[in-house]
Amino acid sequence: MNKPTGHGIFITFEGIDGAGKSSHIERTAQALAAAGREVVRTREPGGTALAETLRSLVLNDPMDALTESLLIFAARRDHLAQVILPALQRGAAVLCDRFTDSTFAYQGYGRGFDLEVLQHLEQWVQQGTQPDVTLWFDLPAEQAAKRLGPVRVPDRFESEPQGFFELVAKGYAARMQQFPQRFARIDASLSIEAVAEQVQQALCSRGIL
Ligand SMILES: Nc1ncnc2c1ncn2[C@@H]1O[C@H](COP(=O)(O)OP(=O)(O)O)[C@@H](O)[C@H]1O
Ligand SMILES: Cc1cn([C@H]2C[C@H](O)[C@@H](COP(=O)(O)OP(=O)(O)O)O2)c(=O)[nH]c1=O
Repeated sequence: MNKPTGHGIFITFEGIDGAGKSSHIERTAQALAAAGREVVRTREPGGTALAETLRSLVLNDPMDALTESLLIFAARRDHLAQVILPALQRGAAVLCDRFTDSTFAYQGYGRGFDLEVLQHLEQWVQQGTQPDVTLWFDLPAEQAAKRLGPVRVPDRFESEPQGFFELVAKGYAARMQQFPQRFARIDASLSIEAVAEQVQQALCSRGIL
């Protein structure tokens, strides 16, 4: 059950690297602002000074999957307390580039880390707070890799092989099965316009736009 989050609306954007999330956050922000909402755009790991410091460690420093998960949830705790929850209390629309579904997909399915431990951390850190809507940009790993092309200095995730992202995609599918109400699957293999249309449809059908 979702915890009440004021009058705000919490929308998360999920998918493997290169699926097209960033391209649609900006459009969604503009549409919500035009509808008269205060819009807070943010990202994970990150969104506060402390969480951005933790992000840089997670993306660049070698560590095991438990350390990685703890740092990500520590960043999330700060982000929720400092930015997300106050914005939702004010009635803002919070658009977050990645959230806890990424942790289940990347650390849980990608790295094979214990899903039960992640569930405990989720409960501990979020105390029931969940996104109202999660837009999952679903794109085959092969297509995402083609869109991204070679990255000059890949981080610890970008340097993973295609098989890793295939596992991550399975993780998203599993999360959608677990939370069918808040998830909207977007077919991200279509043109940017067709993807934007699906995003708008997903938000309209939930009364958000
Ligand atoms: N529907 C699409 N069709 C073709 N290319 C796309 C599409 N959506 C995004 N792209 C391109 O793919 C790359 C990755 O998109 P981006 O939005 O940065 O993905 P993400 O934020 O999920 O990593 C960018 O170069 C972007 O211009
Ligand atoms: C939020 C989150 C991100 N990540 C990873 C996925 C991404 O590869 C990376 C950073 O996300 P992202 O901001 O999408 O990367 P970029 O700015 O390069 O497009 O962090 C996790 O592994 N677990 C998490 O819980």
